[in-house]
Parts: sequence; C-alpha cells; structure tokens
Amino acid sequence: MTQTKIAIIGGSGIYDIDGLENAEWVTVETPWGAPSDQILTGSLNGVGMAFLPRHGRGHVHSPTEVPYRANIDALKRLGVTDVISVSACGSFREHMAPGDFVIVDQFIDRTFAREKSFFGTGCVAHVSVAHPTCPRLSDACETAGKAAGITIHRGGTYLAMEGPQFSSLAESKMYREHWGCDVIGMTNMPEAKLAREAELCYASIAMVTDYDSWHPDHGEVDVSAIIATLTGNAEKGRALVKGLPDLLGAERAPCPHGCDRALEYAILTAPEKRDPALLAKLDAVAGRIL
Ligand SMILES: CSC[C@H]1O[C@H](OP(=O)(O)O)[C@H](O)[C@@H]1O
Ligand SMILES: Nc1ncnc2[nH]cnc12
Repeated sequence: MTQTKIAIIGGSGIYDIDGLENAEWVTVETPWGAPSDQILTGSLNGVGMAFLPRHGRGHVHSPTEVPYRANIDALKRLGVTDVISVSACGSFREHMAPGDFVIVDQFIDRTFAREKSFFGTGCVAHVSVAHPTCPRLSDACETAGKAAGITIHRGGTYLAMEGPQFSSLAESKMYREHWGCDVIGMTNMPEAKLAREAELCYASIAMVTDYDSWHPDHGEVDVSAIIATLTGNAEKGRALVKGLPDLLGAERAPCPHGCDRALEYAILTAPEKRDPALLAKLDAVAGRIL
C-alpha cells in the first residue's frame, strides 16, 4: 500500500492554506528548473499534504510563465499521489454562476507557448488524456464540496487559453456556442497533461468568478471582480480541502482508473536509443518504469 499525499495547487488569489499540522515551507529543486515557489508541506488528520501556489506568493508568474513541468516534478519528488487544482475561471453557462464550483472533467487545450511534455528526443512517450481527470479524486472533491455547503457542478469542459489577455467577444461566443465549453481559464493545461505523464491522479476544481465576455447582462470580466469573488469563496475552499483527507484515507490502493500506471505502455523509444541525459531528468516522473 502507498501512503496518500494530497497536493493542492492554488490558483489566482490562493497563495497559502491554513490548518496544516507541522506546516513547513520547503524548497524543492528539479531538473526542470525551480517550481513556482516553495511548497508548504504538513499533514491534515494524519494524511500528508502539500500546497503549491501556482503563480507564486505575491503572484509573480503569468499563466504562460508558470513552470508547469517543475511544479509537477516537484510534487512527484515529494511523494505526492493526488493533485487537486483549485482555479479561478470564467463561465459560459448561465447556471454555473459566480461563486459556484465546477469539477472539470474535460479540456480543450488552446495554449501554444508552453512546454507540454517531460518526454521528447531521446525518450518519446505518448500517454492517453482521453479522460484527463481522475474520477475517484473528483468524487472526493464533489463529496467534500457538497458537505461544505458549496454549489458544485459535476463535469464540465474547460477551455485553456494562452492569455494573459481575456477573450474577445467573438472568441467567447465561439467557445460557448460552437465548441460546447462550460468554463474558461489559463492554467489547467498543460498541468493536467503533465500530471498524467507523471502518473499522478489529477482533479480540477474551477471556481466560477465571472461570465467572461459573452453575457448580455454582465459586463466583461475584470480582475478586481474576479478577486472579490475569490475572496468571498475562500472559506468554502478551505472547508472543502479539510474534508479530503478522511475521504481519501491515509493509505491508497492502486488507482482504479489507472492514473498511477499511465506510462506502463507509453514509452516508444528503444532502450538502446534512449538518451541518458533525458533519462536522468526523468528520475522522479518515470523512475517507476525506467
Ligand atoms: C486573476 S484573472 C486570470 C487568471 O486567473 C486564473 O488563474 P488560476 O487558473 O491559476 O486560478 C486564470 O487561469 C488566469 O491565469
Ligand atoms: N474569464 C476568464 N477567462 C480566462 N481566465 C479566467 N480566470 C478567471 N476568469 C477568467
């Protein structure tokens, strides 16, 4: 049995979490550079926890510049088994209103200026992201959220845009009316893809902060309104996180959906053709099978 270790990646407006026992900010070095910030480690009800502010304390990294590979590698290196992203998002659906939480289960990746894989020349791998989030971890988030009195929508398609500017009205309408997207944000990709490559279970909680720019009765999105909604949600988010350790348990069996075995048949490069330098960088991410 593996010990459960739950990581929370906190998005915009979430730079710390309270209530961890033996809390300590630790520096983690990775072959992919420095993570967004130090990582807060500790435990909650006997379960190991880690918290990483995605944009760094003080919000220093733009969505494009977040060191996604270093973040996921650092969490893996710390022994994390389950990653929960908590993000701000715009909503394309009237009934997904500001203040509601959406447990995202699909993504459309429109980002184009980010490193999206740990693999490449010298070690080529193709993992499946047909189902990019873990249903078991998403179940726990839904249950904990409902117990905390949060309005939760289970399932939704998240459009990941490059940013940093928000969408034009034409883009917003296209994503909503033609592409079937439910919410929009700038950070869950490539994060979810990298978590899958690192064989980590990943769930995404998108906190609705605005109606982007499509809604005729709401002004277009601006950052001050987003932060006001997030601040109003902080207590709900904290309550959700506190419910997770008991739901996930201190020990975990293999993921029933195979997230923790995603690399099993993914690597194509012949053993004799693999690049030792890249293999060395993959020690944490793919050490289980390399
Ligand atoms: C603060 S407005 C836009 C910014 O907020 C979201 O960040 P995160 O996903 O880390 O909560 C969004 O994706 C943008 O990066
Ligand atoms: N409307 C929006 N578009 C992109 N990212 C967001 N984060 C919060 N609201 C957003």
